[in-house]
Amino acid sequence: MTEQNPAGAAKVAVLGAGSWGTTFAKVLADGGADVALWARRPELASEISSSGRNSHYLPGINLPRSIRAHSDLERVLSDADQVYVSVPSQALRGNLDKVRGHLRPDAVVVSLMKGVERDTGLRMSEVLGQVLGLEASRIAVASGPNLALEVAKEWPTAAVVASTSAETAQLVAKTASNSYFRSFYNTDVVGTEFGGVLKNLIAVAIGIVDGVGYGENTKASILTRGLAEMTAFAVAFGAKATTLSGLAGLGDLIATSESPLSRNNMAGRLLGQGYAFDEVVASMEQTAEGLASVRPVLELARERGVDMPIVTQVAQVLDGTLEPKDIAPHFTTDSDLPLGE
Ligand SMILES: NC(=O)c1ccc[n+]([C@@H]2O[C@H](COP(=O)([O-])OP(=O)(O)OC[C@H]3O[C@@H](n4cnc5c(N)ncnc54)[C@H](O)[C@@H]3O)[C@@H](O)[C@H]2O)c1
Ligand SMILES: O=P(O)(O)OC[C@H](O)CO
Repeated sequence: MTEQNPAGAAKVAVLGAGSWGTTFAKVLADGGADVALWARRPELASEISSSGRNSHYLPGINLPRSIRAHSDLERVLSDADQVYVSVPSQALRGNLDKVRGHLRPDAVVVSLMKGVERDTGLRMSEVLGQVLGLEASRIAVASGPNLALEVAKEWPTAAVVASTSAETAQLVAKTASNSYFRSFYNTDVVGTEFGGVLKNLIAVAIGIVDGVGYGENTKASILTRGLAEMTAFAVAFGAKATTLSGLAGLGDLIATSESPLSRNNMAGRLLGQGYAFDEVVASMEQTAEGLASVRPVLELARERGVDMPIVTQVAQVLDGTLEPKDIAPHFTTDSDLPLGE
């Protein structure tokens, strides 16, 4: 389904050649962009460029041969008008030190990441703005129900791009669309970005339920109450409630909670089966963002006075103070009085 690169194609850089960075490079190239992909390891850059494969992260997927992969960051950034960033959230700040100074003065920077920084509680777009000194109109975030391997197989998928500038959001959404991947746009950066962070935490809870062996009632209850929790949290930070019932909220919550491809769901399953947090972390070959975001999200919730019973219970399972079988869509320590929905 690869399309021709027309003259005047957008020149884009993708930073991070893991599952999502490589998949997004394919999405952009299949949409007609001229794509340079930065891989941390030279051998991975060489595999992508020479064979059109990223066999570790995307087994069986043929990548567009037009993608140029390099481990030299400066080379990848030199003529990029749009820069898409897809490294683990906790590694973003460290990687940006190398980006600063090589970014074109008018380049738009797009976060593809779904975590908050553990030490600061900052969203990824906030870290981008702070470290790179970018004004908000040059920053966008892309999110949605986007399991990498499904997108890489070209299964029809939608996403949403948010920027405080509608013009920037539309530019990025247009570049990140092709025959199998459609990007919508909005201007609610806070809601779009927190949707992607929070659904990971609820997906860990659903994984725990799966691991314990409970059924559909428990999962539907946690999904529904989880969405209420996500919405209350995001709205407290200025998001629109409707964003959380869109692609970046409910849409991604469904995909991540239901799929065995999800690393967050997988981490939850292992916890539910009785593995300890350290064992789960050691067994994960790819990034499960939810594990690092639990604590900063709860700290942010505390600051704004938002109750997050499900996320709190996930944190308790992670630190071993709650038995996985005791997880519920409410605190089991609540009073017996009925709760308002
Ligand atoms: N995989 C998906 O399905 C998917 C979909 C949508 C969004 N995301 C988000 O994209 C982001 C990246 O996820 P991913 O799935 O590509 O992760 P991944 O673990 O598959 O790959 C991460 C990549 O970042 C690189 N990297 C650069 N600096 C690093 C450092 N200091 N430490 C560790 N790795 C470093 C790694 O080499 C690797 O290529 C996450 O925030 C994730 O939530 C992932
Ligand atoms: O594999 P996960 O759990 O990081 O989820 C991947 C994407 O965020 C799904 O949209």
